Amino acid sequence: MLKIAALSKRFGDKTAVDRVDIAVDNPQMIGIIGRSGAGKSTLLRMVNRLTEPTEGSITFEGEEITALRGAAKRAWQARCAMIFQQFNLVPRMDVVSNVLHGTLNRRSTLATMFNLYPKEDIHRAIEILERLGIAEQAPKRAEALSGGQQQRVAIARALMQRPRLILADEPIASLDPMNAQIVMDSLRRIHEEDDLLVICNLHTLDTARRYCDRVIGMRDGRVVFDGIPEALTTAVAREIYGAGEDFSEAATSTAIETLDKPEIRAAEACV
Ligand SMILES: Nc1ncnc2c1ncn2[C@@H]1O[C@H](COP(=O)(O)OP(=O)(O)OP(=O)(O)O)[C@@H](O)[C@H]1O
Repeated sequence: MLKIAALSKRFGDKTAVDRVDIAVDNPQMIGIIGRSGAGKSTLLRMVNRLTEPTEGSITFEGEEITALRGAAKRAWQARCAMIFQQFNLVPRMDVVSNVLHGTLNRRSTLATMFNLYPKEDIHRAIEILERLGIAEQAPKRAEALSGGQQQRVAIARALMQRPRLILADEPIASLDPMNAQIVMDSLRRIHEEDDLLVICNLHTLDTARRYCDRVIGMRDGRVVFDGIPEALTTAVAREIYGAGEDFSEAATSTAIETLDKPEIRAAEACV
């Protein structure tokens, strides 16, 4: 369904993404890992057409994405929803209006100016918020919510676009372990229930292992690993992160795993 071929991006002399080839045949949940500066964000931004590739091609269900212009490009950006580390919500606007922003691409300028939304869109927004467990937050301003709740609002806004794929750029990097788990659980559930392709940039190995069907490791703009999580040995991780013999997975951990430990759950129950 998605085919990335010989895709490169150069910023001046810096090659951020270097001849990347990735083929996705069915809606998987894919994690892209690698150290800071490996090219993960640039790769996702090219798929969404937020960044123009220097060379190469991206096709989705046979359509050449890099060739899209104007309205066709905007339509692609709606089908290919993006979730960011910093949520990118309108802080002073209420939650439900933030979610309805996901329909902007298909509404007239006048309707947008006057905040006029069809009733069925409002119902759908509430249903999506219910699905993500935050419907009771609907009337609140986005800025009044916790980070984890705000990220779920961003996911709701993405779903409002009726996307064909979801790209998430470090969606849990600003969250504490418990909220990180809630957000990753939501993305996994959406992937399974809606049969959606989800590609997620992640800083940490343990999250990729736990949630993804396939892991892509990037280093210096290149893909150095592409396989199932079980094939991600410590030696492979060392190659991806460019670490020496003293490499420790704990250094790349979000501590999500520790939340499953009974003593931690018990401690949380007492809070
Ligand atoms: N707009 C830009 N102008 C110049 N250089 C850039 C630009 N965007 C990214 N780069 C460079 O390209 C390289 C890859 O950056 P990118 O943000 O894609 O990496 P990353 O793996 O997502 O890292 P991080 O996790 O820190 O975001 C880095 O060296 C970065 O400095």
